[in-house]
Amino acid sequence: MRGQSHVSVLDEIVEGVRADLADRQAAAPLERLQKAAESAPWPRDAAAALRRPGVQVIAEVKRSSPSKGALAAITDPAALARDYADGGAAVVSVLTERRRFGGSLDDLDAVRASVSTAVLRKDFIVSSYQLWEARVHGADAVLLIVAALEQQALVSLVERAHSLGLTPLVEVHTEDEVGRALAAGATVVGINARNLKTLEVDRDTFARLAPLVPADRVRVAESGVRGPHDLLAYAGHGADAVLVGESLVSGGHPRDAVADLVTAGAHPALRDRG
Ligand SMILES: O=C(O)c1ccccc1NCC(=O)[C@H](O)[C@H](O)COP(=O)(O)O
Repeated sequence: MRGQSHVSVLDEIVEGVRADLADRQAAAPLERLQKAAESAPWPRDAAAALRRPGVQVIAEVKRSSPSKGALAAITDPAALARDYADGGAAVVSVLTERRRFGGSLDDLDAVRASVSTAVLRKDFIVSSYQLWEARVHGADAVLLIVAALEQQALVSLVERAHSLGLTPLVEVHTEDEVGRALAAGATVVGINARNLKTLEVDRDTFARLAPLVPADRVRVAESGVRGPHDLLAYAGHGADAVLVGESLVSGGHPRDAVADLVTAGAHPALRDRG
């Protein structure tokens, strides 16, 4: 309606993230994180893990979401992460956003301590402070959502992530955002089928946008993977990896569900792609 400002779900999430971030910054100054980072191990190469032949699986620890509400009572994120790793996941994604996803940095700590696979901090990152947190809490990769960031902020967060040894997974949902991600130097590009402003999932988004991402970049298909058939459909359009949350946490057999995806992604026709 004219004169009314429209606040999207993404805007609301980011507002809450900024408020929580201000509390953490007040409790722990950046210098303390920087000091702690000096003794933290150097991150694993998450991009290399995703570049392995076939279609790799990023398996997500996801308790709830704005689109679906409560998904699973994950009381032991470390055990879930071990199931994912045993099933063959290349990367374990941990949603650390508290208000809408029920996550925390404690989850990241628990997962980091339980698996040797690469770990992604999945959050709504708006400040380099969150990159230092990711580094100190053992993440190897971080999500940067283009729709949540001005271009200058995106560029500087990509650079800062690289300088900290973190692989930035740069998420897009539109043609324009692909251009912005590439201009910012993204080497791992996540194409999210979910529109974070309306929450609609359109799996055709990947087919439309993937050709705009050069083949030397890692192309990750995010959201809407219900099983191997969706992985294979994304693979048919050039996905190097899929990021899966809901179907893994709500299906009851996370290890088997990941293993089924990994088996599909390791099909010789996919492993032998150029
Ligand atoms: O999942 C949501 O409802 C959501 C809403 C607003 C912002 C982000 C949201 N999800 C983050 C993700 O992109 C997914 O957790 C991830 O791609 C896995 O998706 P799925 O397998 O469909 O759970």
